Amino acid sequence: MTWTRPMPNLDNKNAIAFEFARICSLASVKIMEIYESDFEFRGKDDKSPVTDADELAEEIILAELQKSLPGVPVLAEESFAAGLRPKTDGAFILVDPVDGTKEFINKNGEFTVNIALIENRAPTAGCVYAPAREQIFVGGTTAWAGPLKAGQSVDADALQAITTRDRPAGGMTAVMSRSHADDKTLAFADAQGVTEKVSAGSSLKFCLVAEGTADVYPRFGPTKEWDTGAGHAVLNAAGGAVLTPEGTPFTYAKEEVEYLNGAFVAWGRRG
Ligand SMILES: Nc1ncnc2c1ncn2[C@@H]1O[C@H](COP(=O)(O)O)[C@@H](OP(=O)(O)O)[C@H]1O
Ligand SMILES: [Mg+2]
Repeated sequence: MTWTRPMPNLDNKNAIAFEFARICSLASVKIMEIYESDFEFRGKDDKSPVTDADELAEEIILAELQKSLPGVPVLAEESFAAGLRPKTDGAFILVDPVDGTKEFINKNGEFTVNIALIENRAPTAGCVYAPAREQIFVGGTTAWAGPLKAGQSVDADALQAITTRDRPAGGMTAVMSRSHADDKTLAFADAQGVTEKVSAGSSLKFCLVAEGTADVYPRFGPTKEWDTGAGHAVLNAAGGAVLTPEGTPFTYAKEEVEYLNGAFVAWGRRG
């Protein structure tokens, strides 16, 4: 008889998040192999860069999700670029195999592997993994962070629970895109009384807020749902929230706009 891994139940958000973490670690072996090589990159139709790492890692992730969560539709960055349109009117999974491709190409380590579960237009479980930095963030009903080398198995006991921090009396620290800064985002930060601005690539920005290193991540420039779902899940689990600048919920499954996000503000704690 062959042993089969027990299927995580969609109701157990922590089990789902750790299953995503396992898959992120596995796919990152290939990503790191390419990262450490003399790789080439190409421009996609939308002019954003892509490497073999994006495409090969996505193949691995899709094959693993098909085994462990069969039947749950998956909306993944590279498959979407190739024309695949899964159903997203029920529960679905978002995959960004390499978020921060510019950071990957610049070899500064600030890129992540992202998998998130979306239910009722909101993320309920997710994993953000930065293999070059050997840091993993996992969020279901609780959020965890810790060190992890690509390919290692993820052991919850080796991770630490993380929470957002109270707003410092001296002023907030904002984290913003390294490669896509814009004037509206800077103006929002200034209007909120931010006293320190830190640049970082990829979905790591959500994680910096989730672990209490920063207080807010404002973003007025464009992103796609797969860029934000996993980081959003980790931040929710750590006690934070992602809202529109007007304070309304920031939602997913926006098929009508091809899953393009509007402006958002990721908060550690409000008020
Ligand atoms: N003009 C644009 N339209 C849509 N998404 C954009 C964009 N410019 C940047 N992004 C998104 O921003 C992500 C990078 O975020 P950051 O600037 O915080 O590192 C990119 O992810 P990828 O690197 O996966 O393509 C990309 O999806
Ligand atoms: Mg991305």
